[in-house]
Amino acid sequence: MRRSIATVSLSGSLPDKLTAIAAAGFDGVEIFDSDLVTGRMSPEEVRSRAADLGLSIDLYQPFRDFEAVPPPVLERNLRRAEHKFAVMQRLGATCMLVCSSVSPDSVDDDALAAEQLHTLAERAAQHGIRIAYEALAWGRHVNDYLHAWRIVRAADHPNLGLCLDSFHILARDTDPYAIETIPAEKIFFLQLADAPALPMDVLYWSRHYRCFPGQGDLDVAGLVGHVLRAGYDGPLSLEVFNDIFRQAAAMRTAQDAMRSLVALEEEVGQRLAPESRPASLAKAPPAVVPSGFAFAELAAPDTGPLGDLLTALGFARTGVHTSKPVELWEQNEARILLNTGSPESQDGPVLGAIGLESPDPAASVERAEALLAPVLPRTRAPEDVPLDAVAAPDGTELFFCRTGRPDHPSWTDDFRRDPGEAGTGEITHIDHVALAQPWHHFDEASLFYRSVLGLQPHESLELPDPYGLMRSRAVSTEDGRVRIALNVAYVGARDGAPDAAWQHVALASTDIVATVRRLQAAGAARLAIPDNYYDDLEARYDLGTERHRLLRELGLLYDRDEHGEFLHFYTATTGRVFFEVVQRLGGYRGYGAPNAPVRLAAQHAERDGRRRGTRSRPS
Ligand SMILES: O=C(O)c1ccc(O)c(O)c1
Ligand SMILES: [Mg+2]
Repeated sequence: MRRSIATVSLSGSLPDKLTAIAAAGFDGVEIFDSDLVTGRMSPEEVRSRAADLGLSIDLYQPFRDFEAVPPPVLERNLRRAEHKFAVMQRLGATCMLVCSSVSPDSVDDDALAAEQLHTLAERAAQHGIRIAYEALAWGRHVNDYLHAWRIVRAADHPNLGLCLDSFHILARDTDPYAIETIPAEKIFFLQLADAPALPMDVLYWSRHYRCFPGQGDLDVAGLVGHVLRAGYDGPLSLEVFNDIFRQAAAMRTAQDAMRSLVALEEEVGQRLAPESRPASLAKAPPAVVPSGFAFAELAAPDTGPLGDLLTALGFARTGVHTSKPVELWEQNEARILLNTGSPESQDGPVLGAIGLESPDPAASVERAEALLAPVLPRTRAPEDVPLDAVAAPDGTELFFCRTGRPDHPSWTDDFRRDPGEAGTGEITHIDHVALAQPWHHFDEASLFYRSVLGLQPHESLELPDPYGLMRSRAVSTEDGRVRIALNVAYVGARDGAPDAAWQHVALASTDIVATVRRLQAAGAARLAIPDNYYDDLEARYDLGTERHRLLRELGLLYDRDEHGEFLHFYTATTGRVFFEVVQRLGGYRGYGAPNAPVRLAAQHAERDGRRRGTRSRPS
């Protein structure tokens, strides 16, 4: 299908927007009136720039507050329309969006609206222009697509049809099924946007929180299915008003938008019966769902402090890479790489890469490429095992691995083995990793993990931090073998200090009490949890005197859900990185989110203590 996007969805000047839209591979654009009016390019220049970039101008929009008005107002509105028709002719645009009126001048009279829209369509026809009438969800008298359709049908002009916009339809919970009753030739245009479920005024919601399909909670794919079943074969056009996208780099947002459309078309194709599925819907090779973590790679200036911490946790160094300054540390199936060759780690350790176990690494890469994930150049010596990686939106490298399987070379073969054995303590594997997301790429990240890796996004949470709010959303496989927590810190730069962009690796322990005691014996610092937390825990849960005493004594945090219980603790932070140790009892599915505010407060206290030159008391 043809793919379009409205210029209002991106940041920057009109020429920059067009460049970004073409670079992302779109076929066409909707020119937003204010992008033209506020810019220096003449309509003719915009027309030729778009043509040079291979973009068609599919829509000019919006034209506001036209219909159902008293005669003098109608005259003014028609005059306004004639001016815009002239601009459209210079642009080479042949479809104009008219959104339902919000003006107090308009009256609740469908017959009058139909008559005046007929007049407008007749004038438009003289310029070879068609009018697509859109019901805004907050229109004064017309706010529902079926109402708009009744008016368009009554107006009965070949140059008048509908613009359907997924946001306006789904935001009002209107039943999209009836779209299938509208004749295809009357659906002039289809605009697509998603939005997170937020209980707020619909105009404010639309103007600030729209996002690309797959990034919110609306069933955009279901709606597109109805429109295609109606026989629509025009462009699928993204129209997103979003405060964050307005500030982010246009090139990147356009790519994110294209990924969203490819994933959307795939989902629509899967949900449509073969007879109503257009052949031109994008088909990508299927997502290859990862089956576990192969490793987490920490870049550090030196291995000393992290090596000591890993030893205290029960890991042992088992090998050194044959061609790079990278050490392999293992405990059962938990593997940590320490990379001392990375320039990113000037300020201390960072989590730079994650290895994911893939049933078919080559297929994982094909999927990633089809969804516009940046595939990273291989930087390996000729004798190294081939290992493919893509860059996640926050820059983390994701490697597709097959560890120790006979059917595929294993990345572990690139390590010269140490004489010692892997650690055999209570830590069995990586439970999850938590990655700090740049605030303006949060929606992009959840769509990336969902579409590229087939992970399922969970609820988006807002967690209080002493200096702001942390937004957090987990993505995971169905079986929980891969869990990634995406955190965005809206923590202000206090006193010029950088954001609290902490990242962590959570290790699963089968006996967290033994792991704590192991750390205590080694004298390794843990994050100190305040006594008040334990008083509150006793108020919230009755776990028995002995258990409460043990949690307090060992500095363990506790949570539970309907499936089971969760025990966890955190190490002190080095650089941007810390470890969490977790024990899931029963089928607990969460991440201990209710305890995150306690952790964040404790980490700020620890960091402030370090800055003042005093060390916070290790527990
Ligand atoms: O928010 C608006 O005014 C507006 C304008 C044009 C559209 O197509 C739309 O969906 C919303
Ligand atoms: Mg719209």
